[in-house]
Amino acid sequence: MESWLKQYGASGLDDLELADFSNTGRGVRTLRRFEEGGKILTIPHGVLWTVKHAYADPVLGPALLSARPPLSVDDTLATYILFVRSRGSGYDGLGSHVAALPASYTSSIFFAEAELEICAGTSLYTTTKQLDRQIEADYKELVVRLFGRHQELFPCDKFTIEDYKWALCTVWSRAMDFKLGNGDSIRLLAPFADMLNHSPKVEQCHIYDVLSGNLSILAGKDYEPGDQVLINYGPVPNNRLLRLYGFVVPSNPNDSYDLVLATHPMAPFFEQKHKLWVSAGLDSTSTVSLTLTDPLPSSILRYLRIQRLNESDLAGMVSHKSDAAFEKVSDSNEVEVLRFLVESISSLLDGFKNQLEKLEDQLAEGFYTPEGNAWSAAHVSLGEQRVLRLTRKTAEDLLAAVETGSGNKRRLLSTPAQCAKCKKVSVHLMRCGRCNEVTYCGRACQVAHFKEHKAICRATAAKNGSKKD
Ligand SMILES: C[S@@+](CC[C@H](N)C(=O)[O-])C[C@H]1O[C@@H](n2cnc3c(N)ncnc32)[C@H](O)[C@@H]1O
Repeated sequence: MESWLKQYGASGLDDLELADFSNTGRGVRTLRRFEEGGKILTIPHGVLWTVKHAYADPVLGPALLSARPPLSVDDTLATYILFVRSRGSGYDGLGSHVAALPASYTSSIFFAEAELEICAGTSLYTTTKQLDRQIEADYKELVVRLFGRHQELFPCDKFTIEDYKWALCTVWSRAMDFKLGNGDSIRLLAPFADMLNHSPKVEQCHIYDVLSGNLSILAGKDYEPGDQVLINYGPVPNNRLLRLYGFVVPSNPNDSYDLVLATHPMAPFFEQKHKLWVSAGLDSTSTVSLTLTDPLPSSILRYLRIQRLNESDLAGMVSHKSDAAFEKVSDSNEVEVLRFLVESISSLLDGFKNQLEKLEDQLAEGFYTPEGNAWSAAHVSLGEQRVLRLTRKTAEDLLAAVETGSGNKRRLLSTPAQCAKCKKVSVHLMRCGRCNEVTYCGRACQVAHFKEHKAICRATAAKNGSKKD
């Protein structure tokens, strides 16, 4: 592969070599020093895998052009890779790159059922199941639109659904995306540059020159001879890393949970609310990313405020021409929204097969083989639960503030009482004897909640003049 690349004008290859690294697997080692910002490698335009090059191929291009509707970018690149892999001759250069690709991947779509079950409850679990169905449907369509119509180019034994999944994962785990000046974007695979592993500790340092069409790698930090050269794949959460790349970063600061907000079209005042969602920059089904840095994005409150509007709220909004619920609509609407949010997040958390504390213990005890599929799934579940717990805590704090600010309307609003720990709704709850504010379904939950509740309990008791300590 390297001699083919050099022949096409690649530079920097003499100072680099492929090597195995204990933490990342195969990657690229530098044989010389580099200062941060220095150019390490350039892969010329002519050898890149792009949609344009696939269409320009004299054999593959006409077949792609005949497909109606045209293939997606990922399907085009995946087909291009499979096509080159299936050819005996005529594609020695690209073929040498294909020969260097991994034989298998650890994306979540390849997990055994028991491995995936470890992260049951996560958005990754749901997405992976959906992807399995989607891939099957897409493959069937590809057979009808392309493979089946040109069997001489796409022999069925080399274009099976397993081959298609392998090629898709090749694209997902190795493609780089760049924005072009005109607002378009380009997705490409760069031979050899696609051997670089990810580190969140280096700056983003892969660049695409729009004029030449070449792909270059700069040093994301200072390197000494023998160091692994790394690039940054971006601020990717573990659920996405595992789905696309097949690995996770423990305690990933970019972890997130994609919360889907939806309302049934038969719900009261749906049409009016739909207009309000749109004017608030949302839709009646909106997916919002919860993150560790922004666990409760304002768009969630905006959505739920509109969803919970009653007839008189709606009439008021129309007469005051206020239309987007950027601000609190009323204390009662806000309390309803926040209570609903706390309850919904609690039930999402209850839906996780393995609870956070259990996973933390298992990972600390070495229960899962490090870097294995089950270990990665456990990290995804841990990350999503951490985000959701933070979201719930933020909503609970906001709820407490609204209730306090509105003269403690909690009891006036007469929603059912809940256990402060497990969130069980019941009429048989015991109240905390010191602050008299929170309720529990039993002693076990009160003890379990004590660490979290201690500070606020003391402060509330002091404010209320309780003598107990
Ligand atoms: C662009 S390729 C990098 C080269 C790849 N290691 C190879 O041998 O072909 C991306 C893949 O490398 C692996 N990888 C990259 N960064 C990693 C990291 N920080 N930890 C573990 N695996 C990593 C993952 O398997 C990922 O799907």
